[in-house]
Amino acid sequence: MASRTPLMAGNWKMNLNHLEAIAHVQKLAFGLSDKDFDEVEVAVLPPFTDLRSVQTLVDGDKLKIKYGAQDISAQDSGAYTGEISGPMLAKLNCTYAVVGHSERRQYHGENEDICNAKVKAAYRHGLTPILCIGEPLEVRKAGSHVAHTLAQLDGGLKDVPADQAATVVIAYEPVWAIGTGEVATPDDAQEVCAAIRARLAELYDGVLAEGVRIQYGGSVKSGNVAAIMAQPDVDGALVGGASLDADEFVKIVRFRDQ
Ligand SMILES: O=C(CO)COP(=O)(O)O
Repeated sequence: MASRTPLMAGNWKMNLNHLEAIAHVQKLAFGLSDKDFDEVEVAVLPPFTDLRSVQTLVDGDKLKIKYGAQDISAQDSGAYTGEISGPMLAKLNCTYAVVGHSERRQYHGENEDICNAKVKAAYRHGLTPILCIGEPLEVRKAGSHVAHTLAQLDGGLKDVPADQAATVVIAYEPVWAIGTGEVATPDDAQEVCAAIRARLAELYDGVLAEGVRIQYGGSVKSGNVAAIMAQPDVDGALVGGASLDADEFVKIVRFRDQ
């Protein structure tokens, strides 16, 4: 099996202004050691308005924390009021761009075509997409969660060539587990993450699939992260609420100690 470096990413959502962002990243930098970064990749995903401040801090102090945006425009420039483009994010040295978070699918009408265009926009500008997929509660109750999630995977990666898809990060986030305190069981997470990896092998090939990191997201905390990370096809966590507490996020990064 390929060895995949776990990716622990904090999705701050619409929290922390740029001053709070600076304080928060400083706390993370203080709490994390070189050893942590040898074993785990750590990223923060702040609001757009924080990215310049985070960049300045990371560059100035040569921090090993990576950062990225919570969304990216499908367009590269032009009359798209309110949008933020891939070139803008690349200029800020972002590593990641989240695509298709369930909150954007739910509140901003993002469908498979939009997510697919955003994945391609990220790759056009050297950003790594974190493609979020996962089923709502009614789909889980109907037992169609795997099919639903794989359809989102297919849609997001449509016509994305293998050399790009090899670097994608997939975040399996069951909508019913986001912000609810109701975490999927480790077996639930493993079932869908394994199915995602199997589909990647079908869409591309087995070697590519073994190399792709698949995160779980949904009410991850220091108290449940170890059991989730123990699953063979879970390679990290996309953490919302718990990432806003620096001490808690450091503990999540140190999942092996929990
Ligand atoms: O949506 C999430 C991360 O993208 C998960 O959020 P919570 O960790 O707050 O449930």
